[in-house]
Amino acid sequence: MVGTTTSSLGEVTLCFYGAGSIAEAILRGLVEAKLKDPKHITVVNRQNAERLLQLEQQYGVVPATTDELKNSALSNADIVILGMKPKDSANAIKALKPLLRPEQLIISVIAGLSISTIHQLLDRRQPVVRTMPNTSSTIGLGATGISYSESVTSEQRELALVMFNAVGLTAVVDEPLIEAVNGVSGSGPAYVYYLMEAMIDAGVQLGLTPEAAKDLTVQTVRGAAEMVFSTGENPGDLRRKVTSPNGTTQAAIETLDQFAFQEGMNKAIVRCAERAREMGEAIRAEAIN
Ligand SMILES: NC(=O)C1=CN([C@@H]2O[C@H](COP(=O)(O)OP(=O)(O)OC[C@H]3O[C@@H](n4cnc5c(N)ncnc54)[C@H](OP(=O)(O)O)[C@@H]3O)[C@@H](O)[C@H]2O)C=CC1
Ligand SMILES: O=C(O)[C@@H]1CCC=N1
Repeated sequence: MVGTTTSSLGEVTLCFYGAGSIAEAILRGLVEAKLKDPKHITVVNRQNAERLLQLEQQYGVVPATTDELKNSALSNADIVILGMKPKDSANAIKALKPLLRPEQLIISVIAGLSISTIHQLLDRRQPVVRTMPNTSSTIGLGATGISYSESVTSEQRELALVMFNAVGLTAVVDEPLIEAVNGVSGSGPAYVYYLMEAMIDAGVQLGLTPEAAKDLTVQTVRGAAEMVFSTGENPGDLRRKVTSPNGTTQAAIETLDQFAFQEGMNKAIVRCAERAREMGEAIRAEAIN
């Protein structure tokens, strides 16, 4: 592992072990921001070689399409990013065990998977950074929660921070709070898309063309997020400024209240975090057996 400066990310080798949507979001962010030479990024899958070749063509990263290339990429990378689905993670980490050197850094993006389960599966206290990113990393607007195992060195902490700061915002949290991050921002883009789907459908129902309904919705969500971001005002205060007494917005919000909108969002986020813990328990059970 090389030095401690923020430029050191450029010098380390990364291996994405599991090269699906979230891996693509992160690697694309790093490559397009010119923070990593794609030749220092290897992508590994279980079986889908075509996908690896597509990533090579699109971003210039190195596909590990044979078992030999895959094993060598995993053994030689400074950082191995675990990017498979939770249900595939126990087998994948067990397969990684004989290939790893003790100082290699593992970064996991896997929902629910705890640091202690990774240690159990590897049978040693490998340095692990447990994260919960989101897909907006693709355009540099990700939001990532980060927590560290005790054995992570200060240089490795710095590298993980530089890597995820390169694709958006980071929040370092204690590991038990990673499920809360999953509830708010990991799955969060899906709630916003769901809201947008409903807004577009209603606009069309009221007679707008689908294109106009979509354009108006997208700009409204962008503008609202940017207002909170750039003015620093609370969403509640900004909402009140839109809501004239006895006006149209008040009528809309009262209708949302009749459908328990805020309670529904609250329950959804709490359930999301709970689901992450359930999935983590299922992986732990596989690790024990
Ligand atoms: N999507 C999201 O918004 C977010 C996802 N996450 C987490 O990221 C992880 C990946 O999600 P996502 O990117 O959506 O998943 P995808 O299904 O898009 O990708 C999973 C990838 O893992 C590969 N894979 C599966 N098993 C193995 C194995 N044994 N060895 C090597 N590669 C393997 C698959 O390869 P193959 O096709 O060859 O089987 C596939 O390329 C999940 O654990 C999820 O919890 C976290 C935050 C946000
Ligand atoms: O739905 C999931 O399980 C993953 C984790 C966060 C976003 N997608």
